[in-house]
Amino acid sequence: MAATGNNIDNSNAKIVLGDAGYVLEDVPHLSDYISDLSTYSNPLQDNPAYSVVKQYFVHVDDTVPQKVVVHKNSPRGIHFRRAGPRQRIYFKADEVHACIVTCGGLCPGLNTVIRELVCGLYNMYGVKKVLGIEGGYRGFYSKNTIHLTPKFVNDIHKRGGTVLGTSRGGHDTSKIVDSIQDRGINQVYIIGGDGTQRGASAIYEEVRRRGLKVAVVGIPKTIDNDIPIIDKSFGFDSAVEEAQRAINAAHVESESMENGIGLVKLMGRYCGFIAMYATLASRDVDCCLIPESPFYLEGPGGLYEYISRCLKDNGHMVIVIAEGAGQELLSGSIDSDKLDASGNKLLQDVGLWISQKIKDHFSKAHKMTINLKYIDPTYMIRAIPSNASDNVYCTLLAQSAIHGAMAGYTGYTSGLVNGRQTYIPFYRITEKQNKVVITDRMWARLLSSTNQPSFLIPKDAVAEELKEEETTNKLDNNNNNTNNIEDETMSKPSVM
Ligand SMILES: Nc1ncnc2c1ncn2[C@@H]1O[C@H](COP(=O)(O)OP(=O)(O)O)[C@@H](O)[C@H]1O
Ligand SMILES: O=P(O)(O)OC[C@H]1O[C@](O)(COP(=O)(O)O)[C@@H](O)[C@@H]1O
Ligand SMILES: [Mg+2]
Repeated sequence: MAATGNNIDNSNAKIVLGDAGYVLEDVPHLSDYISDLSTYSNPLQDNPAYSVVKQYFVHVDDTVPQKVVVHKNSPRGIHFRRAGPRQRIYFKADEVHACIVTCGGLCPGLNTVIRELVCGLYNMYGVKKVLGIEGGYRGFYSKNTIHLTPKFVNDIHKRGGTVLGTSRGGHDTSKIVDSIQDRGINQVYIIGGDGTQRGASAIYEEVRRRGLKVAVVGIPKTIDNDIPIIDKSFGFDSAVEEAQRAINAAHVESESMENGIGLVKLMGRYCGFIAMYATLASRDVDCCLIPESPFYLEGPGGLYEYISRCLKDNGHMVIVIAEGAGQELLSGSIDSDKLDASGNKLLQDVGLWISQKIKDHFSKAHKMTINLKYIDPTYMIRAIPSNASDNVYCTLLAQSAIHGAMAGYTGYTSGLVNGRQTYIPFYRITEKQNKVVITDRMWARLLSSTNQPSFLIPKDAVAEELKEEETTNKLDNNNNNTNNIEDETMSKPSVM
């Protein structure tokens, strides 16, 4: 990383240092690689809706801290640029040709984001050319496009899924950028998860290499909540809420029968946020199993022993399992190296597997009939429309994304950090995945709410502590040495 005075700049990072350990991880701007760009006054200043708002425009120096819990002598730490409308913009309305694409798995709220991008571009900035790319990244070069208007998108937020369609795989950077260039597109809004944001980053790099005046903007989507830095992703609340219906059903079923067990599988390929929050919300769950907390079945402190105890004490129990939990236990028995078109691991059905294991164990070892009902609501949850709070969140995300692009920023993901809308450079979003930290307070709250075993044998607990210590040391180094920027979110849960 090359440093020039107070500024450090390369194609990956644009870092500005300030007083008392202040670090701004800034996002790229079109003017970084194109000279003599014209600017225009923001039409919002003449918009009657905003004309009465004092200080409507975001100050050029406004930034948002990544870490809000600080000590008296802590350095000020990492900050991100605050999102919002700027006084000067870099595109005239009739010059903008925007496009929107959705990629990866479904998530509640995709249609709301599409709707608000279209309406925001039309109503706030007077943009009339907005193109929908069908079927994910491959749609740029192999599918039809849709002309999106406020009329077309008017009702779509009431529907689940994405009106544009989506896909995995098919990311061909040069074909995509050729298509952007051929169609004269100059604002690209890309809605998707970690894989999608990696793809968006590659598109931004290629656009920049070709010197194009094209703003490339990511909007983070993930039902799993596995995107780092941001407080939480849209659709997550809706998913947790919808999961309650499955958990309630599991509870009713289990209560109604002798030795009843209700088992619910929830999404979460590499992380257990939905399972953890759905469990905390429900109070009916006796055991929550997530990928971050390995568990075992046999012996003291194991799952079978805990099930026996619950059945003896209460006559029934409810288990919630994230789809990525216990995969290491299954992998011994089944071939598990398959990947999907995007290179994500294809998981075995841990719900079916564990149901069978529990039934077999209790019939063999205890000569006991277990009434186990397995509910897999995963795709039903993913396909719902977003709830009210997610709808508001999607609206703010979409509007923030637009303001940034109009102001000439590019190569960023729009995201909520400590309750404020920000612009985060792509590399920070893609460098790692967000996970439940099992040595954190949130997981402890869950354990104390379910009373389940921690499944940590003392050896594991020490290892976890060492891992945590290592992270803390990294954070300390990070605070002292801004050239070594690591992720601070490791030690904080992303959803509070
Ligand atoms: N490293 C990468 N570089 C470029 N494109 C990628 C990369 N990883 C994933 N993609 C593309 O992003 C899209 C969505 O990725 P996927 O992992 O399926 O979903 P999500 O974005 O929800 O994580 C796919 O079209 C995939 O080809
Ligand atoms: O069957 P599909 O469509 O590949 O999706 C399954 C995966 O999609 C998810 O819902 C979300 O994953 P992405 O964020 O990568 O889209 C995972 O929880 C799940 O494992
Ligand atoms: Mg993903």
